[in-house]
Amino acid sequence: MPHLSPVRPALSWRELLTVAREDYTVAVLLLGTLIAAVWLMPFAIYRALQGNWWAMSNDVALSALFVWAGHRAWRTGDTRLSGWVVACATVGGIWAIGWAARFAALFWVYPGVLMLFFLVPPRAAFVLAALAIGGSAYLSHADLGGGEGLPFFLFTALLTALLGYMTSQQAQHRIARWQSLSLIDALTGVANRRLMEIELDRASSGGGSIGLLAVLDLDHFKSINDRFGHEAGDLVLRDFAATVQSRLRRGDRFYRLGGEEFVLWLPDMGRAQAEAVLERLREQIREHVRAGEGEAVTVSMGVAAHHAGEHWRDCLARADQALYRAKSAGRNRVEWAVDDAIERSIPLVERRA
Ligand SMILES: Nc1nc2c(ncn2[C@@H]2O[C@H](COP(=O)(O)OP(=O)(O)OP(=O)(O)O)[C@@H](O)[C@H]2O)c(=O)[nH]1
Repeated sequence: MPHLSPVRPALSWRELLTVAREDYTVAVLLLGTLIAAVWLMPFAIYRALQGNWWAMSNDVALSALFVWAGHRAWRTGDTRLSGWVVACATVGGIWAIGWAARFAALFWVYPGVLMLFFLVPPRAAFVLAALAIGGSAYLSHADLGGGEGLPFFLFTALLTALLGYMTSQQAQHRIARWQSLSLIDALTGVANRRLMEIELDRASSGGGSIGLLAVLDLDHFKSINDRFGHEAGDLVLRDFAATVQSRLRRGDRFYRLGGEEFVLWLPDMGRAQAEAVLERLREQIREHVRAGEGEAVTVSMGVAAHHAGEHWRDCLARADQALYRAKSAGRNRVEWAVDDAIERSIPLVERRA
């Protein structure tokens, strides 16, 4: 199930509806808010007028949780916590229905069980559904219409849960497949330009510095293709990508922009450390990546530190200019963006503070 990033500004109503069309967790959280507004809250008032304070408190508590979760998802874009809160509240609501032992209210079990599969991962949803159904059946078995009612209720509710499980499992599978087809480079297995744009847009939306961006470009790659063939060139690209990826820290990101051009994003590395890391990486590529009959492959890099408030594309353009200088200066080297070179001795973390 896709979850929105926890770091992005609140959406307008129009944007929220567009996201809800693409992300079913958002859609169900909005639906939960709507149910709270048009059904649960009016019922809470009705219960209060009847003097049924327990049912009123239950409806008010459920409404408050649904509205809080919907509002939080809208404000922060994080649907994970909201999804879990609404799923647990739904299980509690289904138990409360069983406890209140009102036969007609048991019809709520079916949409409640289905909702769980839109809110949390399929297996967790199935466990929650089984707990909800078991609990409400146990609490209300005396009101389920004698010997037939209980097995009928259990069977139909569990069948609903099974259908929910099958549907969400397949949806997840398709989403994962679609994401890997559209966001991962098929040749090298690293993230592609589109994923880079999504991640850098998201990271820079807060306005602060996102760290360092390095553009990596293999040297004389055309000549590798020309002399050893396109397939040998492909193999070099794969080896190069694997070599870089195996040396990244957690949190570092590596993307293929296209051709033999890649981008490395180092979000939290001090400048001095980055210099040492990139130099070592350049050296390791020369030592480990081979073309044709053992010819060493080299890489040139241009690096720029992202400044708070700067668009990441401008930072990438500065890194690209630095790469151009690295190529002009003979290749197989790391060059820093001109304005960064002045500040190179100051650790990035210090400048951010
Ligand atoms: N094998 C292979 N080659 C590719 C792929 N994508 C782009 N290329 C080739 O990469 C080559 C890039 O050549 P240039 O842009 O001239 O760069 P270069 O030869 O590395 O020269 P410098 O960057 O200046 O060192 C072109 O010949 C493209 O056809 C790919 O997926 N596989």
